[in-house]
Amino acid sequence: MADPQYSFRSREVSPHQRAVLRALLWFTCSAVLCFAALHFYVGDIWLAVAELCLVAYAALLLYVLQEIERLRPRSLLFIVPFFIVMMYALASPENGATVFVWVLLVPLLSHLLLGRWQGMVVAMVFMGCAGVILARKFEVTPGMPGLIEVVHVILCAIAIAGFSHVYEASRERTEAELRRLALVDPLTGLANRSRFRDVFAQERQRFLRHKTPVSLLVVDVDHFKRVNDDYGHDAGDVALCFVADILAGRIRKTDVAGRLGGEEFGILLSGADIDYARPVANMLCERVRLRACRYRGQEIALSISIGIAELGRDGLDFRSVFANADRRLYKAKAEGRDRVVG
Ligand SMILES: Nc1nc2c(ncn2[C@@H]2O[C@H](COP(=O)(O)OP(=O)(O)OP(=O)(O)O)[C@@H](O)[C@H]2O)c(=O)[nH]1
Repeated sequence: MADPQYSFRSREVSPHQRAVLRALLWFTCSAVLCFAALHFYVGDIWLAVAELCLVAYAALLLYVLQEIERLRPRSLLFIVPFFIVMMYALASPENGATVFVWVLLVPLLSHLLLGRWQGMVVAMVFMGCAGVILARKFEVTPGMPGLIEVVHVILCAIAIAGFSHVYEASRERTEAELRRLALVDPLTGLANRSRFRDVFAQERQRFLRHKTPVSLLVVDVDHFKRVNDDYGHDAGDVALCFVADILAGRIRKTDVAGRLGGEEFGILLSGADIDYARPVANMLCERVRLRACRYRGQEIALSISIGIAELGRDGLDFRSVFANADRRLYKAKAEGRDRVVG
């Protein structure tokens, strides 16, 4: 299997985090507002003011939430003041021991919004603070009767932190695997068509902004049906991986090779105009022709045909650049195969 010769963009695709942050912001705007009114009423003015500031901040974030692209840093910037106000409420002499149940939210929210590592660090810091506040406020000493209640709260918070951590670790692994499967062709390990078009769109942006040339090579294995017919479908799959390995192995790290479907591949050569792309394509043809593809002790003779088009010269969108490369590919086939037209 060919290694995917490109790195996946660390695009933040975390709809669940956005949903949790939205719920937390709504909760802050409603429940914390009620607490602010209550604390005004009982004369705990500073706590009420802190809560009102938090409510205003939450309302502002709610307003812009849809536009926020990188959610995790913003979540951190909200969750830290949220927990600070919580710690302040815990320390307030007006509040009794029951207020400590809110500490149980700390590990859960931290993990859901910040992921397992950042979440664990933030949870540990604030749970530690809560423990110190609890011990000081109620002057807990070893052997005193209330100690067992304190231990309950602490152990429950630690258990929630542990479960959240395990859950988040497994969720992150699953998400990474799903994301990989959505971008990679399972047979060859190359970028799939959808990922290939994404990269084309990025290259197109670079071209429009900086005029960086890009060439598209459309590659098709010659008489591939015969490979399947003569050696069987498994041998056909091995041949496709063989070609994919050559394509991926002979291009630069900044270029991308993808499987566009069936026995058709695409290569995007970044920073390459058609004159630069032509010798690269010829070298790929030569490699496939000269290297032996082996299947169960047999040698399968393979060749490829390539059509080349250049972004800008042959159109400004995927459809037209691809159509031009494809037209040249069929010209290469018509002229006898195992050649490059572009
Ligand atoms: N083994 C295997 N075969 C595939 C796969 N995808 C498509 N094919 C086969 O690829 C063959 C393509 O055949 P054609 O489109 O006629 O093209 P060709 O035989 O390569 O002929 P030219 O392109 O004209 O040189 C078909 O027989 C498909 O069944 C795959 O994933 N694995």
